[in-house]
Amino acid sequence: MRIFLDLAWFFRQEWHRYLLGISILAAVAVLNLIPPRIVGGLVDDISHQRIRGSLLLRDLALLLAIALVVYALRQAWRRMLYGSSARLARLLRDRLYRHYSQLSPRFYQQHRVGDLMAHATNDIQAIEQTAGDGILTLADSITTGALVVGTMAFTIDWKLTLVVLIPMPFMAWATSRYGLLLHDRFLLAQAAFSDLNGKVQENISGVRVIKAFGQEAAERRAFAELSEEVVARNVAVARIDALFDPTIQLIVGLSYFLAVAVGAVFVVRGGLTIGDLTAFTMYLGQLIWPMLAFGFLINIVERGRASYDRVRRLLEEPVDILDHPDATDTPPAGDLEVRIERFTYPGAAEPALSDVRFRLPRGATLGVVGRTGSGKTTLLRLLLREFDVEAGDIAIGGRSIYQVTLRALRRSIAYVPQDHFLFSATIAENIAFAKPEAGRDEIVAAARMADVDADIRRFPGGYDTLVGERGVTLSGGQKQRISIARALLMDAEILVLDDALSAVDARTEARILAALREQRAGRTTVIAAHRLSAVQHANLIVVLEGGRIREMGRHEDLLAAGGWYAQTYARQQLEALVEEGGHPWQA
Ligand SMILES: Nc1ncnc2c1ncn2[C@@H]1O[C@H](COP(=O)(O)OP(=O)(O)OP(=O)(O)O)[C@@H](O)[C@H]1O
Repeated sequence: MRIFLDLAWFFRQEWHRYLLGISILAAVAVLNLIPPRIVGGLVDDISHQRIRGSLLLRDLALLLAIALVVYALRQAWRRMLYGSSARLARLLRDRLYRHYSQLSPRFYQQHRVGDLMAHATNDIQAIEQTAGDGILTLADSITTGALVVGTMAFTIDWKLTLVVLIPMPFMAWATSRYGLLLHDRFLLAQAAFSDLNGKVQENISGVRVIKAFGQEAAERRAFAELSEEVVARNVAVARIDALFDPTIQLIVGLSYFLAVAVGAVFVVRGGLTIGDLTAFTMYLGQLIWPMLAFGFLINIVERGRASYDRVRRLLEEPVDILDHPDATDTPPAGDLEVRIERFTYPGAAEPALSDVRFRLPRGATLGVVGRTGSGKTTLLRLLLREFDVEAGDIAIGGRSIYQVTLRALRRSIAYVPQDHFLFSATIAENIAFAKPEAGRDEIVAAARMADVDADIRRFPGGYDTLVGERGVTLSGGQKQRISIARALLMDAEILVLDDALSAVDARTEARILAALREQRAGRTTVIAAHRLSAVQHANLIVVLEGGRIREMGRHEDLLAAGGWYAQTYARQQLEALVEEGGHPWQA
């Protein structure tokens, strides 16, 4: 029951609703004590043949009135209790989502997306159930249970009450035990179903690869195995389900049997009237739900506690990329100065960057090149403060990026990541993602600069065409250029392109770069690339290898130096020429 203490902060917040809900619940329990008494009296009147029309009518009217009042009150407490628990779910969901949005890539690297989704859905649902059904069953078991047992013992017969109560603890035990088994098996069945779903989804998405490699038969076999597993797991659920009802009915039946058998003896001996026995069996009927509920309560509480612990652990996960207490909120501008002594990814043995130092004047273009895995993306991620350096600093306009709020820093930088991402929205909405108030003219201008305007106009809906799962399928190059347009629309102090031109051909790349040079004069651009042609006009080119600067300078200097840059440039030029149908010796 610790979960109720854990949730005390919420119950305090909503105390008036809970108090009212539980009071109404108790009032219903009290009202429900009246009908068995009326029916018992009527039975005695009939058996003694002293029934009178007017009295019968009065009693029936009273029964009807009670039924109507109970009907209205039951609705009222449901609204109170379930309304509050739904509010708790919304509150926790919002908190969790806000926390998710503050956590850094370090956190996402350590958790699976599926698990994080499950915490935000299943766990919150279990907590909601604790605050709704849990409180309801607790209050109901206690109030109805105590009132009914008290009425049976004090107004009818305490010995008979003790006798019929004997099987009740078994019922609570059976409910709790079967409930737990059912829940565990249900989770396994759900997991098997979700594996099956995942398989179907993956196979439909990857159908071209499956066919191309002739793996249809193997995939069909794998699917059949998963499908069999789903059936087996569901049969396991059904087996427990099949045991549950008969067991409960057996125990309830036993209780009724004891009531009637022992009660009949009491009636014959004259200690009890038939009317009393009738009322007694009706009370017994009212006792079944609280006993069942008590069993359910144990499971609800168990699940709620486990879920609340998981959600709390997530909410306590520290936000590691934080604003410095004295950070200023003005977006930084000016020369970019990088002085990274060392940066190591969480959990990695070797530093990803060491001794990376350079200075780039405001308005200049920086090229970052190097073999795959040399640290290009890492350098850009440090600039964006996705991670913080271990030792060293990065400054813009003489101000350390750690002395600026994250909001201000991100307003200064427009970023086109390597793994671009488009939302399920229209093309215009995707481009205007960071500036929703942008007019159509601005959106079109950004798309022109990214050389994607003509492509967009060819789609049936133009800029209003939907992209993503429900929309058109875009080529890799189109997606890339829409991502570039999105960053360009921000018109930021620093534009960062992480291998953002890899999926476009050399001519398109040249057009986009020329447009950038013209439109972004006076503002800084950082381009990480594999194709050296993307950086050859840069004012400074940094060549990384194993996280260290291997060469640095302008294109001409690096060519003259005859190192990795010069060799790679010569090779790429040759490849480009061959691709275009020329001959290497014409180069
Ligand atoms: N999140 C991470 N956690 C641990 N190590 C990482 C992480 N991301 C990258 N690394 C490692 O850091 C090194 C530098 O990676 P980075 O992505 O910066 O290289 P890159 O030059 O951008 O490569 P590419 O050209 O293939 O994009 C690599 O050895 C990589 O394996």
